[in-house]
Amino acid sequence: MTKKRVVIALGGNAILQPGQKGTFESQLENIKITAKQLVSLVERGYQLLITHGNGPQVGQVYLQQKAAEKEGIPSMPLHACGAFTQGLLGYMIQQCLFNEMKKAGLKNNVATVVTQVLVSKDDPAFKNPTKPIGPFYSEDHAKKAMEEFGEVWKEDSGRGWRRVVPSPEPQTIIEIDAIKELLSKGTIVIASGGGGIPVFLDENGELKGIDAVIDKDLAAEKMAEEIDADIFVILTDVPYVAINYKKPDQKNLMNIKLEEMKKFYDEGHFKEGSMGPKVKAVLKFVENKKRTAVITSLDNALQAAEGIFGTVVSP
Ligand SMILES: Nc1ncnc2c1ncn2[C@@H]1O[C@H](COP(=O)(O)OP(=O)(O)O)[C@@H](O)[C@H]1O
Ligand SMILES: NC(=O)OP(=O)(O)O
Repeated sequence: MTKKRVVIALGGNAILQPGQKGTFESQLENIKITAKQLVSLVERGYQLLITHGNGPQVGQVYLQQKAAEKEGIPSMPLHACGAFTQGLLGYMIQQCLFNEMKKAGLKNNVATVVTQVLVSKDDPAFKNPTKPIGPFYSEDHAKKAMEEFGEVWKEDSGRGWRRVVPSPEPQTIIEIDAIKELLSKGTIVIASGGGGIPVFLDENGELKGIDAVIDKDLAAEKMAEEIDADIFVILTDVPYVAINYKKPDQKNLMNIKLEEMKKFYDEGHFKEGSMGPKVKAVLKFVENKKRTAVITSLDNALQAAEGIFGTVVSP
């Protein structure tokens, strides 16, 4: 029997939650809980392609670079910080999956692929930063950083102020053939973490890193189409997508058809840099593949993959 393929996108904010300090241990604790859920999916016979966000982590690594510069240690560019977070989070997810699979009596077969994602150097996103990264700060802190360093900061969904960076459209997953090959061998693959390391083709046709943070939900959608996923699941820190979010008439969306979700998207219910790209990714997958996609919280992975919990969008 062929296994059902599911692409799971784990939110960076769900791993490093607002209000948490972001220690290695606290992030590992959050991943452990998720790993249990992911292993229950493997036990049910699902084949997994996992990806993860890196918004909080890449911002944290970037700040660490800036701090190290004061000690005379050269700082790494933002795209290299993205690569750091792919390695770090891939390691943490792999380790937690290994431990949980062992407990469940399953053979360990997990690999992280360092993934580059092609973007256009001329993408308008480079002139209009929207992707929040790093910790949440007060408005005063944000205003100071904007004046002192010329950074762009925005308020993020009522949770505080964050620095925003360009988030160009993912065009091609460079390592997609390797990812497909691993999946065909039955490996659980972690790929395109943090949306992938942003790269562009220079005038000589060579790949080069470019400073940006790609939206992992949009990159995940690309992979879901490429590997012909049966279902696409985005796990974040809220159980449902809502319309009139944080207003007195907020309404959670449960089972919803593509056309109705499209209407809410066009009406502007979902914020840029947070829920907006998730809904955009889901709409694209459902439209192009005529299959279901789900957005829900990390603790509902199993029911989400079965299409019975969360905001379930169907053709
Ligand atoms: N319409 C909406 N419905 C639900 N959540 C929303 C909505 N608009 C914005 N959000 C915010 O989006 C957040 C999830 O996006 P984000 O923090 O980018 O997730 P992640 O890092 O998990 O990918 C939620 O915690 C919530 O605060
Ligand atoms: N790269 C990215 O989309 O990260 P988040 O999911 O943390 O926003």
